[in-house]
Amino acid sequence: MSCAEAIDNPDELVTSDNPEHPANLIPSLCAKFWTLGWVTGTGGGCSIREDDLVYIAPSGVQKELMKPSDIYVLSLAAQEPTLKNRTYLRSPPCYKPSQCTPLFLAAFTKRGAGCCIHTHSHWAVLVTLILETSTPAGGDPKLFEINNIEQIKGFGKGYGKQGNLGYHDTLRIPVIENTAHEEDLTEFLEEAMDKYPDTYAVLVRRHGVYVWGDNVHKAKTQCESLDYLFQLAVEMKQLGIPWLSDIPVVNPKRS
Ligand SMILES: CSC[C@@H](O)[C@@H](O)C(=O)COP(=O)(O)O
Ligand SMILES: [Zn+2]
Repeated sequence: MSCAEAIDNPDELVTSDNPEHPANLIPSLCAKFWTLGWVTGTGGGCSIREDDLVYIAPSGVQKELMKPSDIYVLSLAAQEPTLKNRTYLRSPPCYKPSQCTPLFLAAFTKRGAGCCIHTHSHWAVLVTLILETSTPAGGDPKLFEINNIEQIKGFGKGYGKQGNLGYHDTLRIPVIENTAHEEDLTEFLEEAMDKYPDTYAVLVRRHGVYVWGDNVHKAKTQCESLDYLFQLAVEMKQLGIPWLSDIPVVNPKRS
């Protein structure tokens, strides 16, 4: 089915037997994320881009109970960048699109991402609170940094770069301040992307985190790795263990 045929019948854009179709995948992913505490109480969400088409959840709904027929679809090429009013190829009745839409679009347009996940994970929020309240002198409360932890290898090296970070690399995630309205975060998220072009995530103080990836698999596994690291970081802090450490690089010769 071509896009033009689907526009004659917009519901075709969200109708498929394929579980990997974005309109099926967003509800099934959000149901999994809900069990992790990432999208409870309507907060958080997920958006997927396939070529020019972007699939978006409605605003204010229980994200774990969404159906494919609840999903919005827009064409990236058809959006007017300077206008806040977006046009949709397909809109479900009785809803508004997610307030996270401009932030998801930033990941798609500025980083070519195929999927962007927003969580309200406690661990993400706690990391931003620890940075806010107890960053040591000389540290930066607007940057989460951790190294010498195996799970860091779950992240790509950066936009347009091949391969993943190594065990001894330092993972850096910028932190932006929360705003009263979600869409007002967009300019600060874009600023953080410009300042840290290799980052795949931006923390939002006292709110949560946005994580993206080239495709759904990468966005999901990077979000899982990050949540693991945030939880570890909170527990390390409780034990008085620093997030950054100097560990000698050991390269045992392979025989
Ligand atoms: C619990 S309300 C949370 C919202 O304000 C927002 O932060 C959020 O993550 C979800 O927005 P939504 O418009 O429902 O997709
Ligand atoms: Zn949110």
